[in-house]
Amino acid sequence: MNVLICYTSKTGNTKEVALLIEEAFRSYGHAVKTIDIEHIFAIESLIHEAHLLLFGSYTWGNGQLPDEMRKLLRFLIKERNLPLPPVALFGTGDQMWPYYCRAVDEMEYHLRKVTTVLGTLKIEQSPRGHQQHLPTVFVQQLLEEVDRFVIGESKIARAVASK
Ligand SMILES: Cc1cc2nc3c(=O)[nH]c(=O)nc-3n(C[C@H](O)[C@H](O)[C@H](O)COP(=O)(O)O)c2cc1C
Repeated sequence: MNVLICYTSKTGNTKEVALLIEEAFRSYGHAVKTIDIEHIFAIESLIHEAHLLLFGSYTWGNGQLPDEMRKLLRFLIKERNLPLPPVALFGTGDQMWPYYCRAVDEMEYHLRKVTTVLGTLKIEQSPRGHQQHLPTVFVQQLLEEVDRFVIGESKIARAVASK
């Protein structure tokens, strides 16, 4: 299965989660590309070959989805109207803020309108230390969801079946 992980990260926490997710998918034999969302046109072309798409974001302001993620989602969904494979969402945040990891909820809100959301993961700040296992558990759960996600001629069903 081809997995595409698109992330945005200001201070590195969300990038760390993205890399741990990448490592976990690789350990199960999947092909993974991880890309910073500043490369918006590269993402547009990579999406065509992706069977599973992940978006990762920090939360900013007072529960805000960062502008660059809002712009990417608008570009993919509204401007390009791309057919999206199933997605999963992850984010890092800080429980000190009233809207903890709200970017994950907002991405889910937008993406549920156009595709299936297979799972979400929220991590408090850095994934190092006692949270290090969470990305791997997330990937295991996603792979189970992917197995269940059988719809007719779905690309994902064929990719999993041919593994
Ligand atoms: C100005 C500012 C606003 C923030 N607002 C929120 C927020 O509303 N909700 C939240 O969960 N975290 C909030 N955070 C915490 C960040 O989302 C958190 O530190 C995150 O791990 C940063 O991710 P990054 O290292 O990938 O940039 C805020 C941090 C800063 C500096």
